[in-house]
Amino acid sequence: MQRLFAATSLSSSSPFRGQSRRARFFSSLLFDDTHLQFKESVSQFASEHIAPHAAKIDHSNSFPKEVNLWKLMGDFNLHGITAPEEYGGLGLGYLYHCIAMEEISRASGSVGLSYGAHSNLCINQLARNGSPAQKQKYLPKLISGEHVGALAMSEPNAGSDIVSMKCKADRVDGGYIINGNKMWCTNGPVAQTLVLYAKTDIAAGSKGITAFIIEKGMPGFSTAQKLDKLGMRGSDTCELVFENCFVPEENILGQEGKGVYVMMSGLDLERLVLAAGPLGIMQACLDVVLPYVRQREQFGRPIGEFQFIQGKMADMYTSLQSSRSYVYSVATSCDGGKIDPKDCAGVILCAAERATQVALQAIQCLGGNGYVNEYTTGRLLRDAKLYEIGAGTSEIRRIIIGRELFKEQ
Ligand SMILES: CC(C)(COP(=O)(O)OP(=O)(O)OC[C@H]1O[C@@H](n2cnc3c(N)ncnc32)[C@H](O)[C@@H]1OP(=O)(O)O)[C@@H](O)C(=O)NCCC(=O)NCCSC(=O)C1=CCCCC1
Repeated sequence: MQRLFAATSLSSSSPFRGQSRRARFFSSLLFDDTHLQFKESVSQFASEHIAPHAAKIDHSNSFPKEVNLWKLMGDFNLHGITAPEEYGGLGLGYLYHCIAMEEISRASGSVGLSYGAHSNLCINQLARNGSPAQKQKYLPKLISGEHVGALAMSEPNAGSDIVSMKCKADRVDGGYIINGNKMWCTNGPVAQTLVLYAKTDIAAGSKGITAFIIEKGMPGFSTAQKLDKLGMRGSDTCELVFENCFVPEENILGQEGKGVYVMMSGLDLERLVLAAGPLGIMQACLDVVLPYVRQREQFGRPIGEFQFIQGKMADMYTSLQSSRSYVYSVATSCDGGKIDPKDCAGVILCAAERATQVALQAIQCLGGNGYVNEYTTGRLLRDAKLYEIGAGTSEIRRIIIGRELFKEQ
């Protein structure tokens, strides 16, 4: 299989010929040829290997059994886009990671979300905060797709108020004993490697949080029943249970008591990359609507000739393009070292709310057909809604933005 290029083989002046209509649609933004080439490669991969399974993933609420999508994506170099090359990554930036996230989510929102949890919430956190020994031990298998990664952060009673988490890590000889429950864990049922946040000192509040690396099979760690979600079906979500689970001290990620910084800074970049998910969903809406309105006739004309439909098409397009501009400009700033929590919250707030509206407009353009499951618009709406809740609700994102604006002079 063709693989994505590594950082060392990139040339900003590489000519990009045979640019497809898909790429041209995207190139009205300020991307160079290398970005477009990368996007085109991921787009082709996703059309060939992910999109054909998307409806079945939704209907069956599971990833296909006949093909290992994790391994396929790993073989194509999609998992470690920002991870160093020495661990099997591509050594590229968040802009590339967002491009990949958009294209995968365009093919299937569910695969996009699971991919985001694996590559962004687990691999990127390990790559940024792990010791060389931890990176050597965990990253190659995660990047190849042999292992699946997840984030264990939210709890039944600590979602938006994440600092109030109760999962406890008590110091013992050679490590820690973990007790508590984690909730809403994307990839939880299938993950071999998880980034966990727990309190090593409950009384210390945020300064008592420590990050750990958990492995499937550690005695005392188990997963509870898979959740039956409205959308993002097939992207497995479950509760995690820790009952006297021993974790060796070499599995601390960062330093004891400093986990809140790992967590909060991780959330910034998590929100950025996940914001590309709703971009893919908006593009998928246009992918359905545009051919439909050209072909569907009423009153003797294609419905796309009617101004009410053209108005919806224009609103969908401008929602997508304005969200894209915001996401990719913030990704460029982050790659340049300027990570602003307000804009990381802003991009996902903007893209997620627009994606839900765009999916509703797509259903309206298709009329009765938009309301039946034979067409993808219902799935796109159900998938889009997740992004107004996961990775911080819209309300929390507004709080972060408002708080930061208030602080700024
Ligand atoms: C921001 C927030 C709403 C409120 O924070 P508080 O006021 O409690 O905490 P506060 O006093 O702001 O801060 C604590 C320490 O932390 C530092 N810090 C803050 N931001 C940052 C930052 N950006 N970078 C570094 N450090 C930071 C802060 O300075 C403080 O340290 P200090 O005590 O002063 O030494 C926070 O609770 C939050 O964000 N919730 C949403 C969680 C949430 O988003 N889950 C989502 C889980 S994942 C998920 O849902 C998924 C869904 C779909 C699939 C993928 C995953």
